[in-house]
Amino acid sequence: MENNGGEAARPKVAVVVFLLNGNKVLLGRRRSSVGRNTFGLPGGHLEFGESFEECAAREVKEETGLDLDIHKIEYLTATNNVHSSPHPLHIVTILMRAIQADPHQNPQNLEPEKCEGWDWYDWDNLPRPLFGPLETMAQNGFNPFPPAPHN
Ligand SMILES: Nc1ncnc2c1ncn2[C@H]1C[C@H](O)[C@@H](COP(=O)(O)OP(=O)(O)OP(=O)(O)O)O1
Ligand SMILES: [Mg+2]
Repeated sequence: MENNGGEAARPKVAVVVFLLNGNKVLLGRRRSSVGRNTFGLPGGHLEFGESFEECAAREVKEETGLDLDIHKIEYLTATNNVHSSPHPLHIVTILMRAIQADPHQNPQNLEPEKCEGWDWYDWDNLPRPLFGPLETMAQNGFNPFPPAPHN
């Protein structure tokens, strides 16, 4: 595969966040070309020199206005996805978890060109269609919530 500049295309790195609030997770319907109209997580591309946690906090702040405690953002897993439409894209996605610090702080739709709006959804009653790679994870039984503590 080639980029327009004639150089070989390379994979990109994205960081997305399962932001949890009780038994709910924050999702928004995408307006971006990749996965348009599907429900996806807040997040975006890793910038040069950033840690996963820094990228997660920055993207959540830019897209929703919510402040995450950088020390409480955890790595969960990674996926490797090759999309052919709307254009060739190979993306390695790092999936992080954060717990909503102030349950009364509401997400704002700060990048309305990229998203229709943010809302909290029950993991057991997710909105559809989900962004493809997220649907695959859900169907495989992935659950972003921390295990219940043993007594
Ligand atoms: N569950 C998911 N929800 C949303 N995006 C996901 C998910 N899994 C993987 N991604 C990928 C698809 C996107 O190509 C990639 C980057 O996120 P996206 O929201 O499209 O970028 P962005 O426009 O916010 O980033 P930037 O502003 O850094 O370019 O993350
Ligand atoms: Mg984004």
